[in-house]
Amino acid sequence: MSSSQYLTTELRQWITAQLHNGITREALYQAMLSSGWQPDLARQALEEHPSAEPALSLPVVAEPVVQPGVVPEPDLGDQRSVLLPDGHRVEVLMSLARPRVVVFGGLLTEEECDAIVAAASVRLARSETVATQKEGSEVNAARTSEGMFFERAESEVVARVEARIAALLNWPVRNGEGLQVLRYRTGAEYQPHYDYFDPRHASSKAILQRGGQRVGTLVMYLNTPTRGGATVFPDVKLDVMAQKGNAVFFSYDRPEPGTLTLHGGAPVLEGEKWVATKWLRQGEFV
Ligand SMILES: O=C(O)CCC(=O)C(=O)O
Ligand SMILES: [Fe+2]
Repeated sequence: MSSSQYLTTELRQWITAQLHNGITREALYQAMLSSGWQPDLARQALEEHPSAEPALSLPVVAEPVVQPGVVPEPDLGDQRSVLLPDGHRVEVLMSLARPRVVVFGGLLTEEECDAIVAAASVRLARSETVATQKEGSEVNAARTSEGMFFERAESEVVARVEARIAALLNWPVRNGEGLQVLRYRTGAEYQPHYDYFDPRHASSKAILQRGGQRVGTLVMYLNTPTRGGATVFPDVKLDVMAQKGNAVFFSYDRPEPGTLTLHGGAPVLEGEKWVATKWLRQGEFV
């Protein structure tokens, strides 16, 4: 760019669009410098754009800051039975210390459940599990559901639910994997397993590079199966019944059975079961 730089309307619109798309001011400033902007002018241009509007009209919830060794956790300290993470009413139905398990009522509305099922149903494929002998994933008889993953913030409803989960569990949206949706037909199940990645497995190394360990899981029930399909915790003989809109949360501060977070989806005995799972990583999931 020449030394006689000035701010045109087009340039102003470009800056507005970048900020609107979530580019940070610092990143934008660096990009402007590397494409030849004079530092003073770049700074002046950014100062003229004081507020970056979010791309989606979501409630503005501050992103939590994560400390090492800390796991996702709802604010239950003052014994409230109703939480309002993003203005939506979430009931606290049960809280267990070891393993750390919290059951929520009404985390999702009926409409949110139905919208997620409708969007997922056209994209289902047989579920796989992390391969134990090779890299990647494989079909496994212990997991007879069908599933799919949404991208983070893929749609308005997905983004709204992710913002609610982040505020509820005090964990940044960016540390969450994309929502996974599973459908279990009658007879299908997910045998007991841990959600953390076994550091001894060959495939874990690459997985752990994308945001570190999983430290928490939220399983949201998108329908109510007629019979069966509870989320079970065999170590403590706890069964959480699948009820549309409700959710079970559990956390694990280390990738070890001592966390007592062995859990599974019991066989569906009658009807179908649909869940959406949000896994939370230690760091930013990329
Ligand atoms: O279906 C369930 O109840 C459990 C699902 C689960 O364990 C998972 O998605 O990791
Ligand atoms: Fe699981």
